[in-house]
Formats: sequence, C-alpha cells, structure tokens
Amino acid sequence: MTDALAIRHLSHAYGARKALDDVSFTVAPGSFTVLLGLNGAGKSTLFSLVTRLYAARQGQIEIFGADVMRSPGAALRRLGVVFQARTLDLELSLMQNLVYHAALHGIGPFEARRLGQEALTRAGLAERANDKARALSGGQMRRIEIARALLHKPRLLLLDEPTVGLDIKARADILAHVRGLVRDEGLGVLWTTHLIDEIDPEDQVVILHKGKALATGRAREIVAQSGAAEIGAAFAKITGADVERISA
Ligand SMILES: Nc1ncnc2c1ncn2[C@@H]1O[C@H](COP(=O)(O)OP(=O)(O)OP(=O)(O)O)[C@@H](O)[C@H]1O
Repeated sequence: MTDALAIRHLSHAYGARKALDDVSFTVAPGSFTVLLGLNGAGKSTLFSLVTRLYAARQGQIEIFGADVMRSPGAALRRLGVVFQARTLDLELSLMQNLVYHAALHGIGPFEARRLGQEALTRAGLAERANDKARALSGGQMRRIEIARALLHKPRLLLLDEPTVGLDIKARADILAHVRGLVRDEGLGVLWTTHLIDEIDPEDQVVILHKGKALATGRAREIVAQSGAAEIGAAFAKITGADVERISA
C-alpha cells in the first residue's frame, strides 16, 4: 500500500543550525501518527517542508507517492493542514471562512456552499453557519479549521500542535474528533504534540528530538523496547529530556 506520507532522509538547516537531521518515517493511510517532540525539536520545520513553504534540499517527501518537489500539484491536492496559529478571519461568518478557502482550491461558489454546509455539519456547528468566527470558543474554532482543511477532500491531514491553548475538555474533544475521522473516513493523520497524554498505546509515534527521529513505531512497542513503564518515561529515557515538560 502506498504511504499517505513518506519522509526519507530529510535534513534542513537555518544557516549553521541543523533543525532536521536525516529524518525518515512514514504515515500509513487511515492511521493516527503522533510526532512527539519538545519545543525546538523541529516539528514546525518539518511542516514547512511538507507544505513547501521551504524547499526541501536534502531528502525526499512523498504524499501518496507524489513527490512534493517534482509533482507539487498532485502531492498538495491530497494534503490538508491545520497550522498552530489561529487562521480564521474573525470578522467573517463560518460559512464565509469556508467558502473563501474553497475558492483558493478552485472550487466554485455553489459547490463551495454545499461543501461548507457538509463541513459545518461534520464539525457539529451546522446551526452556526452565519455567526462570526469571533463568537466561537477556542475548541470550536479549531473544529472549523479542521473542517476547512478537509474541504477539498484530502486523504492526509497534518495538524501542528492543534490543542495548544485549549482547556482540558476542548483538547479531549478535538482529539476524539480527529481520531473519529481516522476511524470513520480512513484519513491519514500526522498529529504533532509535546504532550504524552494525547498518545494511545496503539498509535504510531515518531519521537523527534533536536532534529533527529530517535524512535518510530507503535507507542506500546517503543515503551517495551525502552524498558520503561510508560511512554513518558520512555521519552525521557530515549531523549534524556525532562519528563515534566511533556506532561499535561
Ligand atoms: N526561521 C528560523 N531561523 C533560524 N532558526 C530557526 C528558524 N526556525 C526554527 N529555527 C530553529 O530550528 C530548530 C527547530 O525549530 P522548530 O520551530 O522547527 O521546532 P518545533 O519542534 O516546531 O518547536 P516549536 O513548537 O517551539 O515551534 C530550533 O532550534 C529553532 O530555534
């Protein structure tokens, strides 16, 4: 089966500082893969390379077999992204936010409204179509951003620390929502976080530390191989970093 995302020997430096150093891992279609790393691990750099904000000069990135450098159109069509920073226009209605985004993907106004309605329903906010984004809670805004990222029906969704700034309940809701999309719609998801409590034992995990992928595999396998009792202790053992910083 073709990987939803394949990262091979990816490196990136800002001047002399290496932000990513020979990173390789894959995300299978219909899987929930967690990219776990502390601040500065290189997660945002990786996102910038996958989305072509930066050109990948060393290594290869493929989305469903399409190389992002050589076939950007085919690769990016299958990709949806939720960035860490909030990106809704607060003065526009939810539907307007969705329709304008659809236009960026070349979707006409009629189809955009249909997809927008579908997206709002999926986000559980169908009744709020005409409310301004400003009126939403942080968790609801995230749901709309996720729905918007899925408007063009990508098969791979990247989320960069999507629960940052949310309270415990909203965090759990967003996590459950995205896990539901993986389960029910077969979406491939790469979820970056610095919080171990967002990881299930069966999740695929990539531990990124100081630009290096130090461990990849199922969470329970990484725990077993490290000889630790749970994933937090395994992370601390593998990276030598302080476990406090990855606890919620
Ligand atoms: N534009 C830049 N110029 C120089 N150095 C950078 C730049 N962006 C990131 N870095 C450095 O590259 C390394 C990786 O940063 P990156 O932002 O990718 O990590 P991160 O895991 O996303 O952390 P955070 O969650 O804090 O953004 C860090 O050492 C950071 O200081």
